[in-house]
Amino acid sequence: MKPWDTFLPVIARVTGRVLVGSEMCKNPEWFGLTIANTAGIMKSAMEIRAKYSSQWQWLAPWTYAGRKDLLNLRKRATHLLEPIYKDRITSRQADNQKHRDAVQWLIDNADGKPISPAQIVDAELFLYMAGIHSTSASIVSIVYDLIAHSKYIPDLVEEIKQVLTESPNWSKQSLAKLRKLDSFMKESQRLHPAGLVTVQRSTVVPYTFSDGLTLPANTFLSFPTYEFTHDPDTYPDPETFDGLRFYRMREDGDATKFHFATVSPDSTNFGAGFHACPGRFFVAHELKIILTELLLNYDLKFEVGTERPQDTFHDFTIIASRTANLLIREKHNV
Ligand code: HEM
Repeated sequence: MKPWDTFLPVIARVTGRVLVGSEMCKNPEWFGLTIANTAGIMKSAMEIRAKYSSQWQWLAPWTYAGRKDLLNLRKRATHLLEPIYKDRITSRQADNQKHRDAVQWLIDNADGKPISPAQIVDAELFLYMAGIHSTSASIVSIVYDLIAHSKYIPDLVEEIKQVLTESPNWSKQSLAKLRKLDSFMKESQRLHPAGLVTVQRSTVVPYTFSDGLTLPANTFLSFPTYEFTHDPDTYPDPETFDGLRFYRMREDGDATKFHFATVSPDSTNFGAGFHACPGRFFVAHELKIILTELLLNYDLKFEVGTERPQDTFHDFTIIASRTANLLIREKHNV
């Protein structure tokens, strides 16, 4: 299988379970549109930057050749979501019977003001854009690392079986007990993150840091996350993949820190401060659920004669290989 082609639709569906509910998330046209929307936005942004100099970019909404594609996509997505929206507005369920998905949260949080299906679709597509390619890139890298460092697999499977024996259905509490898997995921993200920098900000007024450094207004800045996560003072032997690095840090130090979803000055792959990724706790659960299925039920390896594919770099973005081929087979006698 090609992992990117396999995991992107899986992640779109699993993420959609929380964003649009159990029926709509499985609709192939819907989740196809959510994937195409992100791809279309990236393509349009690149083409507009290439074709228009910065002082003429304001013309793009009227003259850019691809301007209708995304509008048509949003119209179609609104058409698909409308029946769910109408049902939610008319059924007025009691709080304990309400659907637990973002469509419902958007309706409920509109503070009594009318919110249209098109506005819900815009908010949904934004969340899909923030969530599905980033999560797919993470799982692809983690799977490459599981195969490249397969010595960890027996320990991870043992941990999963142990937790499932105590509580056979996954819950937030039982997923939190998968500490070795959490550590493995974080180590994979440390060495194969989505970008070299995060926390991209700009100053609107002059700002002075606690050490006296002052930035004038209109300064763009970002954190060198890749450097933070390769600092040997924080992460000894930083170039070596150590799947249980964060597990030991939690055992030996503070058990409440060093989780996959933790953000700290040494761990900024999910950003920092007020705007740190709000989806990171969800991602931790989502990845664990998918990875436990994979680890318990499938054997994976690289195609004969190949090894862990290298990441490629584009500006500040790091891209896990989308062309590598993996061999997968169902496990027997689990
Ligand atoms: C492994 C997957 C993901 C990675 C690596 C990731 C990473 C990030 C990063 C680096 C930021 C910028 C933080 C900052 O500037 O301080 C961010 C912001 C954001 N992320 Fe994620 N993200 C992931 C998944 C998700 C998911 C699944 C969702 C929602 C479904 C989501 C929703 C958002 C939103 C809404 C923001 C903007 C927050 C704000 O500006 O206040 N992300 N993410």
